[in-house]
Amino acid sequence: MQDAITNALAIKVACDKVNVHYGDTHAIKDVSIDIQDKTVTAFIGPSGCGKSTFLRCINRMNDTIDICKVTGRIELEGDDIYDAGIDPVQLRARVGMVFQKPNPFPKSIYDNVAYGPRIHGIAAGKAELDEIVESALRKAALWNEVKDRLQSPGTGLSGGQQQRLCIARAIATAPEVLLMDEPCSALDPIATAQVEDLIHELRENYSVVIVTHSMQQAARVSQKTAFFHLGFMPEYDDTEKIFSNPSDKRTQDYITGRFG
Ligand SMILES: Nc1ncnc2c1ncn2[C@@H]1O[C@H](COP(=O)(O)OP(=O)(O)OP(=O)(O)O)[C@@H](O)[C@H]1O
Repeated sequence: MQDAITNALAIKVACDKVNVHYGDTHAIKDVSIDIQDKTVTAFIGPSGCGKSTFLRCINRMNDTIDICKVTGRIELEGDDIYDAGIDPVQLRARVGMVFQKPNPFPKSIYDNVAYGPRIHGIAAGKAELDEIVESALRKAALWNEVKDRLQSPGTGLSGGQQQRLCIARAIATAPEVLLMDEPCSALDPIATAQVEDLIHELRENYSVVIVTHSMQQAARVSQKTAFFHLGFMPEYDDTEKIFSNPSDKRTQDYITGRFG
């Protein structure tokens, strides 16, 4: 028991009774989940069950959708992220996001990564900004491939490189949480393996939450898995348990391919 307490990882994001409506569509129904620090958490479930919607609640990306209404409570390290005093732009520096399709800005590789640190005033000067850019590109396992062409357009890179550039851009502001919405769905198997390796490494410093349609990917990269179904979250447990001995029949049916 003592060991379990000592080894327990801190809760990074605490979500309590979250509900999301898009107009009349009730997309998330009473979802409560404690997301751990230094852990990769996978969100799985059939298409349209609310995985992306819930992910976007964690950095208030749904704020940009007029008809979307979020209720309940989401705390990042104890701070209520929907509090009126929280600036969503500042929040997104703490909770970074990587999208399904690589979306580098039409700027140089350097400027893509420097973008966040610049708008948040993170670097004191050019030398510090150079260091941040290099460090983020190294962490994203892209530095060696781009170090001699930092001024070339980010859009000129291959799909896999662009996605790693987007990961570098997301981690350049030193976020605490990294949200990834199907980050490998546009990538070939080699680029997918590179991004998965990277996710393993990122876990040392961040809480990573990944939406994936691939159960193999969830099993490979995550330690915790949340199963979503029709807006509910019937099960959340250790990934090993979810894939070997799920408690809920709906999870069992999904992982054995009976639906989804
Ligand atoms: N911008 C939006 N406007 C209106 N309804 C939306 C919007 N985004 C999602 N929805 C609805 O909310 C529900 C959940 O969608 P969401 O995209 O979160 O599911 P998902 O599990 O991520 O699906 P997929 O695996 O197909 O990406 C669906 O009924 C969807 O139609």
